Amino acid sequence: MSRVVNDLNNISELAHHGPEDLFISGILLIGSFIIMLGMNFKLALFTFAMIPLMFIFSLKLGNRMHQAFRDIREKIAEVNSQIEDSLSGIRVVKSFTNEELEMEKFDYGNERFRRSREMAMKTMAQFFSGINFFSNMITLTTLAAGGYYIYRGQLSAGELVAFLFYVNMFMQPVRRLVHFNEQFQRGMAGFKRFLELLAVEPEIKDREGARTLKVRNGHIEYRNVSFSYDNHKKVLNNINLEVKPGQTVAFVGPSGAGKTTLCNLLPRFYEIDGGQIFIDNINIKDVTLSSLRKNIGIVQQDVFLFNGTIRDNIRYGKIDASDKEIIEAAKKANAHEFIINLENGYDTEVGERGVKLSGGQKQRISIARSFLKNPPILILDEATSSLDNESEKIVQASLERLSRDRTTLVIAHRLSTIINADKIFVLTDQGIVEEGRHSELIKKKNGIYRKLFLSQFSDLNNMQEALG
Ligand SMILES: Nc1ncnc2c1ncn2[C@@H]1O[C@H](COP(=O)(O)OP(=O)(O)OP(=O)(O)O)[C@@H](O)[C@H]1O
Repeated sequence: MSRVVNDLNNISELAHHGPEDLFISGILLIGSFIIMLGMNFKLALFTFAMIPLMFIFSLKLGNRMHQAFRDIREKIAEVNSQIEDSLSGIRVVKSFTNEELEMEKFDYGNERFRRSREMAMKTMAQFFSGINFFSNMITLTTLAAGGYYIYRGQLSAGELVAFLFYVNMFMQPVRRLVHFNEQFQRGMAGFKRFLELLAVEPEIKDREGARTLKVRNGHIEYRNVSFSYDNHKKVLNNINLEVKPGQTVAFVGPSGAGKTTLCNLLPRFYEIDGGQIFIDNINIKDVTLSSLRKNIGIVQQDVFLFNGTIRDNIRYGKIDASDKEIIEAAKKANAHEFIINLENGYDTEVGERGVKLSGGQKQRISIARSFLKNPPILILDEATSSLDNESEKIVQASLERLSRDRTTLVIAHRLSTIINADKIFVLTDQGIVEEGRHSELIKKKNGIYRKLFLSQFSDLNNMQEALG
């Protein structure tokens, strides 16, 4: 980005001083051109013979320079994104002791950047030495032709010296224009890239005339919904389901069946290929994205906390929340106790610059955020699957409190957490193959849910604990 800003500065510099420079250069160019023609027409023709060649050369190399500068921008963007990737995954890198591999990846990107920079420098060097060659050739041609005319007695030595003075005067603006062209190409390469980035349209946007969604009941319906990530293999095919207001429904099934995908379609993180999704009988495509997403809260397994205090992180759920509301939300999320036991309480810094919180503590902060947001619809995406038993129980209790009086979709791996769900959907690559309450599904001989459940609670003690 800083490069783009640099390029924009270059362009604005050119835009500020360019017109005056160009004007003065133009006057000098035309003036010396007319004087030289008037002084000695034939000699002037010899002098100007090289100009078209120089012009063609400048255009050709200018284009090549433009490409080279563009290539530099692309390569440095690749290097930057690679560095960002390695740094954000630094834990994984260290745990697999793959620092060497990351260094190699960086070296590879850096080498590509170095080569494209080298190419640009080479082209620039060719450009400037070519321009120097042409301007020297112009002087040389003038000298040779002038010498010939002196020999023939058609020109005096004094006239040749004066003529050379005008050639020099003529070449000055030409050099200036060439320099301007180089600056312009460099600036334009970055500027065009900047425009390209600005022109990228978000894939999912509001339909014209989209209205604001106000969820009254929280009724959800998927009608013949189909979806694929890359238009090849369908992840979801003709899915039909209904969630009544205030119900908690769970999605279970083998890994990769599409549980997360199905839930991600509700806030329109992806656009469906076919069918419709309704909230309170309103097609989600007919409402604004922001109003849709304001009505949906998501608690995920990977909680992202921003650098800042715990208070700031909870407030993220409702930017204008008062301290009282924040504490209230933290209490509901079972987070208040551990927060006040931290040295700086709600003002404790978290993230890179602050304390490291446990997975369960982060979860509870994220749940407090959702309490503040207070959405009528909730998606809980494997929110407790990475926690230990003790933590899971505390988080589970706050999640249950959070989902009270809200329509809740749960993606669960631990089936013990969804035994009380109003409805369980079993999703496989064949679509929804079973649906019903736990007590119904567990009775189905050869049922997939029953198999999944029994495989998780193979020993009786486990099952008894799960069933409370
Ligand atoms: N962003 C993506 N781009 C392309 N394919 C994806 C993407 N996310 C998921 N998939 C694919 O879509 C399919 C369904 O994935 P999804 O994560 O919805 O399954 P899941 O049932 O939630 O799995 P799990 O229980 O392992 O989380 C998988 O085959 C997966 O590889």
